Amino acid sequence: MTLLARWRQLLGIRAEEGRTVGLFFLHNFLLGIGTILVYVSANVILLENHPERNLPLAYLAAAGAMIGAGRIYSRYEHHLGLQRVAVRVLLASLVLTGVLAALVAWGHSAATAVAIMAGYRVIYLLTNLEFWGVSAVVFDVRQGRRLFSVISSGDMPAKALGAVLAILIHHHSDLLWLLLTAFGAYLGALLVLRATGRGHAVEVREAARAARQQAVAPALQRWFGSSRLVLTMCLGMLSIAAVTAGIEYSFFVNVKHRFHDQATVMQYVGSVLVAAYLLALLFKLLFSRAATDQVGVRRMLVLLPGVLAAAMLLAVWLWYAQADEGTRLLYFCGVFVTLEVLRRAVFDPLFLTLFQPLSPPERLQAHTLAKGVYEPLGLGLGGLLLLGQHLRPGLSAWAPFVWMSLFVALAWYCLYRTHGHYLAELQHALRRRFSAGPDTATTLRWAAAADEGGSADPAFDPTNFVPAETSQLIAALRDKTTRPAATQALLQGGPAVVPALAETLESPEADDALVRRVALLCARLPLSASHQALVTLAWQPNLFRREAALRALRGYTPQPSEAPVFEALVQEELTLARHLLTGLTELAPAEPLALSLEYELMRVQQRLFGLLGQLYPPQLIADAQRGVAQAARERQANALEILDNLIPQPVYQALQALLEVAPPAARLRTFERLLTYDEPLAAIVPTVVRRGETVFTDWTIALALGQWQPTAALADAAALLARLGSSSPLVQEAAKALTRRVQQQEPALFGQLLAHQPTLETVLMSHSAPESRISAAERVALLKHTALFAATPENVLSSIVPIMKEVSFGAGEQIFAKGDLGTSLFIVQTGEVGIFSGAQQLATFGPGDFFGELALLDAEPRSASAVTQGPVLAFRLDQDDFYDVMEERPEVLRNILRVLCQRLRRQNEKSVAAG
Ligand SMILES: Nc1ncnc2c1ncn2[C@@H]1O[C@@H]2COP(=O)(O)O[C@H]2[C@H]1O
Repeated sequence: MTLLARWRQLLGIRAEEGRTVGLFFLHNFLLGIGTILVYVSANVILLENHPERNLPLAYLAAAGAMIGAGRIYSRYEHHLGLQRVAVRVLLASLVLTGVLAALVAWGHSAATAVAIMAGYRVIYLLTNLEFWGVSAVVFDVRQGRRLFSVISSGDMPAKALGAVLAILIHHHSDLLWLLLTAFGAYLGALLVLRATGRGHAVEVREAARAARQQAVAPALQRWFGSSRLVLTMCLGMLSIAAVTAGIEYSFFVNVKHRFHDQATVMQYVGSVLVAAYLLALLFKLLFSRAATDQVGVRRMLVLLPGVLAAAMLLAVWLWYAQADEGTRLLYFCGVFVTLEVLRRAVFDPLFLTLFQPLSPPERLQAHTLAKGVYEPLGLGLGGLLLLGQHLRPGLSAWAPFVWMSLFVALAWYCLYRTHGHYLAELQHALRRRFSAGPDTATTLRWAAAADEGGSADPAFDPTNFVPAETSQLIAALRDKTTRPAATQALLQGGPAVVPALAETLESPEADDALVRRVALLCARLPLSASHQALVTLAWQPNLFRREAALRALRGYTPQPSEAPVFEALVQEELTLARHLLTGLTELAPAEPLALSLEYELMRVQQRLFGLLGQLYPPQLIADAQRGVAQAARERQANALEILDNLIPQPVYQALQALLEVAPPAARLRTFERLLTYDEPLAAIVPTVVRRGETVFTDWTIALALGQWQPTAALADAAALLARLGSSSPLVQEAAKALTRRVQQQEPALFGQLLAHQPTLETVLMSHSAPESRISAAERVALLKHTALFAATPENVLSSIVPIMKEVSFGAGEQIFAKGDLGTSLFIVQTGEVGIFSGAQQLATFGPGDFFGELALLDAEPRSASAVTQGPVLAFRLDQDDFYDVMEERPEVLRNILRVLCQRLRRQNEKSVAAG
């Protein structure tokens, strides 16, 4: 690993982000140099001009000027677009610095000092808004959390440098030089901004969102917008700004009292600032990110008010103990440094992250509101109260601590509330505009099925329900003609049918499809017994059954008493994930088995979400699950952020490793940190073959069988026999091929296997007659090559194999005629089929093409005739089966639509060309 890569890893920067982060760091560094030099110049003049009175005045003037500048900024931000506003802000900073330089050259009166201080604050505000505005649209919430502390540390070395200059410079002629250097720094920042603009779209895109469920009261929306997050953050920042003014003032005034000589004052203040900025830099770079990850956003938010509250209590004690001047100065110095470090290293990056879930325009508005209105307002309030104190000289130096304590309490309350609002915003950002939620969808499907009931089969009259028929009713769920009536009858049975349903769920004989149906039925009977039956189902070692249980459990509220069951299952899933990842590291990335194991990992991930939905608020988990599946980076990031705030860190890290697009070895490292094993893990191929259909999909098992080298062990013979007897044609086929290979190439081994399992040979022979010309594996390959299923993984396609009906036609044979009734779709395996409307040939379809989809979709008569052009081998898919597939795999319907559009366009082009 190169030094640069190591450094990047330490700071949590990904390789592709390196350049952008570098540019932002440099930009902030230059801005930092500029602002600190202006700040030093302002302080030099202010501290020699009666700071006790002028500092509060400067705060008040600065607050007014900042609010004005903030308003102008937000107007332009709205009309000009971010990139142009950013450029203008830097140009304005250049002009303002020029004006300040003129003021310094002109004289050093108190008014000049106040004006310079206000000017500094305005420059600081504008550059801040510009910098964070640009970063807030370039980075998403997750990147923000990782990188904001790094990019924002750019101004820390700059500030430390400025503070060193403050120690060295006491002459006014030097101040002009400082301001000229600041001018140069702003110019540099402008150039860096242009470079950033070339690499990124620095613009704000409007994203449509539904109205908030919990918005700010209408009367307050004018002042804070509709988000409660913005409201509490703004008030929190106002309070902290007021306290900061109080502490900065107390610190400066105490220094001034202690050292009367101007040079010593500047040296002292300068040294404290250097220490504060260097500490903040170190803290930001090394601990900020780790602290947010470990401690969590909730606790980080109250850290600053918490520390300030402790400082207030210490002040009470010092006042009570009548501390001397030296101790007091030490105290103010300590509080000042701590506050600066915490504000810059913890609060500022966090503040930015918290606004990331807002839509981009709202985010910028909120930002301008917080920094350009409420923070200056806090400063102004602080200034006012300090001025009041100055006008009543009898008051103790500790007097400001009374109102500061009140502001600390307000900040605590607001920031404490902020975390809840932050989660609500994340959820709001993830919510679909017209989301009906998964449970409603399931319920609707079932309701539709139940509505169809009654007429399908007179044998099951739901009004005439007798409990003794329960087992028959359950059996009737298998057949699609009797299913609707049986469903309705079972639902009407209520508690009386639950024991029989539970028994079916536990029965090893019931097939997976029946278990799925019964599980969904249980979900529609909201009784504790049916809930219990589903929890027991989730606990079964068959993972397909667990998936069915978790899907059915989605509608139930998590029960604390069941948490240990689901927690144990989470651990089990993580163990399987680790095993799969270990297996993946042994395979080439594009190898079919590797791709298949990735699919198994995806199943683990989905089950984990299902389990988490039983442990934490189900709606939040469901939103997060939808969000992580989204292509949009911003939504994904919001979803991860929700999870990070909701679930325990180890589970979160494991889930993130599963979701990441990184080499298996990198993902495995996370799991190795989280889970430890006493024994080495078995190789993946034998594991897949041994655990078989209860854990893995048919496709994975068939691929593993293709690579497996059985040993003479009893377990291997049993596994082989079990796979030969599989109900899946694909697995059976692969097991047979393997057994034959062993029989022919390794007769000794075959003999040993036979000794363990004497029935092996009979099972092998019993399936020897080929039932169809095309093997299950070839069928999967055919499906994969059709436009319809190109995006569907083989693991899913293998479950379509059993519903594919092989059909063959002679040359010139009509498959169906225009106007026929029929609801099947055909996929050509070999040969060609012509589509005719009368004598006109509309199209010709060859291997991999499909036709007949129109009647399948709308159940109207065939729109054209299909006639073979030579011998044809094809597969027929019937409507009911195909609808099941479409329901589970949305991409199949999307692909049908895509192909239909292509056909329509081609037809239009032909019509235009013809006439
Ligand atoms: N213009 C066309 N271009 C391509 N295929 C067509 C066209 N018209 C009809 N078909 C196919 O022919 C099939 C006839 O039966 P369906 O109406 O079920 O579905 C139809 C389509 O699959």
